[in-house]
Amino acid sequence: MKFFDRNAIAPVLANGIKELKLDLNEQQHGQLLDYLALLAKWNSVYNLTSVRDPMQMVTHHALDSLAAVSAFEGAVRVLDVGAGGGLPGIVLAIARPDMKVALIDTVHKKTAFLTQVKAELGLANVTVHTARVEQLQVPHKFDVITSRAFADLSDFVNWSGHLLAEGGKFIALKGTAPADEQERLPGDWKVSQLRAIQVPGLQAERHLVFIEKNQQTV
Ligand SMILES: C[S@@+](CC[C@H](N)C(=O)[O-])C[C@H]1O[C@@H](n2cnc3c(N)ncnc32)[C@H](O)[C@@H]1O
Repeated sequence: MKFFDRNAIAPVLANGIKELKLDLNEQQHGQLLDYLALLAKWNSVYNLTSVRDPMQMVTHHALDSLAAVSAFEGAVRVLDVGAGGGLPGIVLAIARPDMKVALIDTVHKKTAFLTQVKAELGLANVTVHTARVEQLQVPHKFDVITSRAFADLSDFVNWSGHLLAEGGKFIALKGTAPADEQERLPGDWKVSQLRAIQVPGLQAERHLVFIEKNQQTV
């Protein structure tokens, strides 16, 4: 599909949401469609994602991020590191309006897009930062720091560990979770859970890697 056809995309998105057993209302369905429409529109000029087909954006981006929502149960403050075009951060913010979601990326054209999405969709729970995560300082730390397609697990933890609240965790969304990446984690961190997830419309399994403080070293 070359252009964003809302009538064709809406039922595919709705079926995926049903398959994931997520309870999203009409407004949230509309916001997800509005987001995908903006992503498809801006992508033609700003090159925000290599996925060009709007229908593929439903599975590879929206449903892929929605499949992770249940992992954020109980989180109040979440940071999406290297958010790019807003994945998973914008999708999480739409699905969980009770959660405060901060998104950070170094590239200004990407954060300009995210700021536009926040304004057009009225996402009061979203904040956007243009910076390297290593340099970010915030008054309140995060319960969960997440990323998708961002970096090696050890770099992810080393660069953003200063932003995690006491007792918080990292959740990395990955295609695979290579053992060598897990082994390279700094000694005071461990993979506390590796969860395989199935995304509607995608053949390959995806993984959620949960990383928490290694209690033995505290
Ligand atoms: C491969 S993209 C992934 C984007 C998005 N998470 C997704 O899944 O589509 C990685 C993003 O990380 C950003 N990035 C790289 N190093 C960063 C850093 N040190 N701090 C913040 N963002 C960074 C890049 O600008 C890029 O947008």
